[in-house]
Amino acid sequence: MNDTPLLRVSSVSKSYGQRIGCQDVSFELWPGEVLAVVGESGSGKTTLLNCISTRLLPTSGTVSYRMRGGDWRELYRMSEAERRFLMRTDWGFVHQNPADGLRMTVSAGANVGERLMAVGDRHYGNIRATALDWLGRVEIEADRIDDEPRAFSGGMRQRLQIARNLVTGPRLVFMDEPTGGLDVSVQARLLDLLRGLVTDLGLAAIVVTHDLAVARLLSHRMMVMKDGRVVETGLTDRVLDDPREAYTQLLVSSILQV
Ligand SMILES: Nc1ncnc2c1ncn2[C@@H]1O[C@H](COP(=O)(O)OP(=O)(O)OP(=O)(O)O)[C@@H](O)[C@H]1O
Repeated sequence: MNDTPLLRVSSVSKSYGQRIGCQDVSFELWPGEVLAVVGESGSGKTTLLNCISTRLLPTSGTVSYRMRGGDWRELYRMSEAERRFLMRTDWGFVHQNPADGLRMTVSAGANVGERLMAVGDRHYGNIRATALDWLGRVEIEADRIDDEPRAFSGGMRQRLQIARNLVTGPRLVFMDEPTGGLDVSVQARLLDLLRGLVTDLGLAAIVVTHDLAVARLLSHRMMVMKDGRVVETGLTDRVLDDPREAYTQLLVSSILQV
């Protein structure tokens, strides 16, 4: 199975009236592969991520996904119910702001546990034990299980959001600036944790970031966007160490000078 892609994006474009969000983007994502989408503000990263994750209908192009059974489905030809089921069972979405991905007024344990219930787990003891295990994996103390995330620090909230997303064993996770908005030291720890989990679970992921250090640490492959288009794509180390396009060279050198 691993010699077949998981996701196929073909000529995806999205415009907002006259304004281009992203244009003619095509790529394949393989099982276990982490792809970083980088570029400066306004280059179309979020638009692309939203088009692929079915949050935003593309103006043109197709996105196909290989289901667990092995059959390929075009995402925008599925019914809304099928898409929602896929998002709940097979996908995760880690938002930059944890409040967008968590329920802030239910306990940490329930935030993780309700995802298990959504995929059919009904045994309270199992759900609690699994939630506890996942809190441990994201380095949240067991005695915080009944606390609400609004009582957590930003880093803890982000770790809880990650646990909530990964507990159901998704095959594909979308992440939008997963370490944005956190202190640098908190970012480093979170990145380390995320990298360990992604590797252990063999997850495929698409990570949007403007931070090349995040791309370097997390991704195998990188796609550089400018004005809605992909200007360069390749293995992350190659793109960062030996950028071919003038724009990527500028991006890499301007970051290094900071
Ligand atoms: N809802 C919208 N309506 C109109 N134009 C939009 C909308 N969302 C995005 N755009 C435009 O689409 C282009 C791409 O924006 P997008 O948010 O995808 O970029 P980005 O690379 O994710 O930027 P950032 O890193 O700042 O989030 C920009 O020109 C932006 O102004």
